[in-house]
Amino acid sequence: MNEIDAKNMLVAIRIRPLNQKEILNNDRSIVRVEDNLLIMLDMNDFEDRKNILHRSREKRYIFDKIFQDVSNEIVFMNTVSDLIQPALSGINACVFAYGPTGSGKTYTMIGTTEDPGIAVLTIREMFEKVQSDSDKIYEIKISYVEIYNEAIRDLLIPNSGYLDLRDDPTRGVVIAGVSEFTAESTEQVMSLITAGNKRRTTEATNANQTSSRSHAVFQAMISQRDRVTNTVLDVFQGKLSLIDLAGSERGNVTENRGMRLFEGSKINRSLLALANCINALGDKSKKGFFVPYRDSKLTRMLKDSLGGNCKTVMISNISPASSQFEESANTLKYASRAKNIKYKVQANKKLVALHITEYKNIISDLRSEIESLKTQLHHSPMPSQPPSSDGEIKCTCRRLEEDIEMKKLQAEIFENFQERIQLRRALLELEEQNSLNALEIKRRQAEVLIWKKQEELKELPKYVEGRPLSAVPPHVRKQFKDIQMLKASTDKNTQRKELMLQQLQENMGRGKQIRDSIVSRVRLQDKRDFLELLIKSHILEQTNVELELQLLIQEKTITDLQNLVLAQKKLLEEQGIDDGSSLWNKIDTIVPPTEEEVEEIKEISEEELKLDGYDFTEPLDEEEEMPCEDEDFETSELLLATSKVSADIDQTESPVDFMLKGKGLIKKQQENDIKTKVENTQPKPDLGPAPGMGLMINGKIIEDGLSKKSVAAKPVKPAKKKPNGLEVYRKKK
Ligand SMILES: Nc1ncnc2c1ncn2[C@@H]1O[C@H](COP(=O)(O)OP(=O)(O)OP(=O)(O)O)[C@@H](O)[C@H]1O
Repeated sequence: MNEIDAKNMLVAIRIRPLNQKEILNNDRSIVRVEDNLLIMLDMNDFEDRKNILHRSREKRYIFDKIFQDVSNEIVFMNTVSDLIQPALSGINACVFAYGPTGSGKTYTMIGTTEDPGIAVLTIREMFEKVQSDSDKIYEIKISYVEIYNEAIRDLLIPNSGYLDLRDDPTRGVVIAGVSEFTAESTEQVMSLITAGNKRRTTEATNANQTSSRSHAVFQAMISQRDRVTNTVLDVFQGKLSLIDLAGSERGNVTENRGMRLFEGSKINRSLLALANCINALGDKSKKGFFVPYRDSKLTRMLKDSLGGNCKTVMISNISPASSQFEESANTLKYASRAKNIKYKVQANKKLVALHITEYKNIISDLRSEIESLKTQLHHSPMPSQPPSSDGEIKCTCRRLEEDIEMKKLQAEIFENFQERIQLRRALLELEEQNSLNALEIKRRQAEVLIWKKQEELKELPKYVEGRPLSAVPPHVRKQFKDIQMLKASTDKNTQRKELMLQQLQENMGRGKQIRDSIVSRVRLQDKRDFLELLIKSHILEQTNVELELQLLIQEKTITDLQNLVLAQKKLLEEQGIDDGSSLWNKIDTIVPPTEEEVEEIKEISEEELKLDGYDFTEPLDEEEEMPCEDEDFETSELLLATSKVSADIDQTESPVDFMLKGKGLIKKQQENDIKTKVENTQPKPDLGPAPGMGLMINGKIIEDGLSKKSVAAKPVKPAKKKPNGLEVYRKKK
């Protein structure tokens, strides 16, 4: 099974009953539900009886599901129940409860003994399905963490330390070092959740007696395979995440002070980051806009679930009370945005025999290098004690001071390093987004060009230069509009990049200051060695991260290209141009051009496309927008390589030639990818750093960053390119 499906995120609203406090306050319910329609009366209209008939200020929203006065079981049956089978078949699924404090998120997710919540019902159904499937072998691992004040803590381990997020090339974002329990029964999982909940940080606030101060993330990692032996095994790995978000805070509602207010600001930072991601993903006009997942731990963890390969359900909780009008209105606004988020799921099928690649060997080499450095750090001898008793007291005091100072230093170095990694990753993602935008623009330009050519062949072409945009058919006008949007997003992303580069400079400056202060802050030689080792381990880790990222990008490119080949073959067949097979064979005759020919081929420019003959400011009618079919391409980025082809498309060539060129490019690109992969998997001379020298990767020395400037690992050598960055091919004469 390798299902690909593009759907909107399912957004449900749950309205809790008025609570005791609201009833005592004479709060009124301002929410009405009619099937999928939610009407929220304006509080002012409600209080002013004369205006009650004047309904213009009412807010009306349509959602996939709206629940009021129903049990958790009904909510579960209508939302999450459908995610369980896919998760067991290797598809990622995520449910998150969103809403202001006291609105019923924990009640929905965990529930009570009488009304068990979604987590409980999910686990129960998951095990029922596993037990009734005798053809498959399942392994389910459970983890449960909370994000509290931007720090991740394991809820399944008492007094756990802080955990960090890591970008794993095969599993996506993972929590490094989190405990994973192999679960065999519903009861076992339930007792883990109950124990975890007791460790969760909750406090009484003015708005909720047991307010959850953290985001709780429960994850079930499921692997499934056929109950067959002695064959190459196909393993499907799915991840089901259930997330109970902390409530959004408003000082005047919760009347929080001190620590509560500080927590509130951190919670809001995560929720603000979440809102920004939802905004960027759900706003059609933000096509190609960089999604700031890295702005908080929460959004980094949700990256998969919001924008990627995951079936996601958002349950937004609200109170019906008039006093909660503003909170409810904000929640509904974001929930409406989230309705536009599309996800595209694909089973995470891994062929075990091919699972371990040479790239992963390099990464694991680096990891073990870091581990051995950490062990060295751990066993690094402390300074010897001077013998005299008087001097002993002085020395002990000095050591205590130095210990404190050293801990401070370590924390500063760690924070500085973490910030740098996040900035670097964000910068790379931003650049990738802009490259994709450029390719998407070119793809659309090529489509406009094909349409123009078809028009020119007609007796009475609709396309005449200088005619109003309304003379152009809606699907072509949409391409124009998209080009505009993508360009605007690219500009905004570039501005953001400038800002990030500035932040990176500042971060690096701070890092240098911290390193320079080591000598004056820590005098004992062995402690200096200790810190130097710590810094080296960070640099190795950074290099590791860079390699992981390169791998991610390469894997993605290969998948996109494979998808494109299939799409183009299908297109050829659908258009009846060919049954696919004979054209397929001709592709082999396409060879790269000579150097002189490369010079002759010019990149297609907007002027050539004559896009400026049209009035772009003229708005498209709503009904003329044709988002449905095209949205599929939006998320799949399937036509990545077609876009490359569009850059060197010849005005005189037919769409068939155009497709042929695409096929040649793909073939070449795949060869290059394989070649590059092989080149990079050759054994490297030395991966271990000489003391004070640094690390060697791909023949490059990555310096230790203490005495000399750090050098990032060089990206894998790209295929030969034209000056404009695009590859060109010609037909063999
Ligand atoms: N659907 C419901 N039916 C009955 N009681 C409910 C319902 N939803 C919430 N409540 C009650 O409302 C109170 C607040 O709910 P809950 O703790 O789930 O809110 P929350 O959104 O998780 O708040 P916070 O963000 O502060 O943790 C609880 O006493 C809970 O029992």
